Amino acid sequence: MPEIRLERIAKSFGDAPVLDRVDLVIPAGEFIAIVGRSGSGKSTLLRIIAGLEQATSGRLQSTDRLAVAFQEARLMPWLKVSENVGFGLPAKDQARIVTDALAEVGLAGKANAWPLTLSGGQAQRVSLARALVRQPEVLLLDEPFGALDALTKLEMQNLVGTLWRTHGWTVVMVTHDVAEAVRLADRVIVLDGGRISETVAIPGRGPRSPEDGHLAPLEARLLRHLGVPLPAGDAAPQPAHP
Ligand SMILES: Nc1ncnc2c1ncn2[C@@H]1O[C@H](COP(=O)(O)OP(=O)(O)OP(=O)(O)O)[C@@H](O)[C@H]1O
Repeated sequence: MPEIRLERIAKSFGDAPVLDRVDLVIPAGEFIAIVGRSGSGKSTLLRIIAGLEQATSGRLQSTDRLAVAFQEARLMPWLKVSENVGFGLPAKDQARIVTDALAEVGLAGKANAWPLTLSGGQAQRVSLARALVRQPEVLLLDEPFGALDALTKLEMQNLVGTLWRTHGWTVVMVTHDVAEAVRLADRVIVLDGGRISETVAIPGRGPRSPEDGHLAPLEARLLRHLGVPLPAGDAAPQPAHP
């Protein structure tokens, strides 16, 4: 499986520079999260990796075998769930592949449902099943769980983390949510001013438990890099009373 390699990738829209000579190597199998303030160019970078956008200059090495999932599941409402997942697949084995994929994302009972009857979380599960059947090497996620409630979001993070481990994909995920980034990624990069301003390696492998005590300081470090003022709080533990 090839790595993804970006060398001095720059992108402008008209006169407005968005990315300024971004260098990034993503080894095969790595889960990388991209965070940054709104408008910092996260989606643009992901779209360049996906081949949906052309860099103004620089060199990109990527793969054709990639799947993309967005914040909205982008299902075709006139097709049933199974037809959305199987769309474009060769007829041979299609039914079995779709059934397996729906089972893997926890939607075994929804093959005949219409997209408009699904919850937001279920629609995102279909979106992941659609990626799954294409057997990608690379999965690109653009704020995939941004519109979900907190509990559904945790379930979906566990699902993505489990799928990543099972299938050995390379995953690149754009997110606003630093807690999500540190729960899932091997490495979190911060985009600022069109460049990678910080890279934070997260020890261990995702999906990590919210109970993992190592995560909070990493989240705080990322928030600081994003320029979010943090309250002083009771950072130091209080001495126990005798
Ligand atoms: N097709 C386009 N034409 C013109 N400008 C664009 C286009 N796409 C993005 N931009 C501009 O590029 C900048 C970066 O946008 P991008 O969507 O990559 O940022 P982002 O970090 O993903 O933002 P957000 O977190 O708000 O989604 C923004 O100023 C945006 O307005």
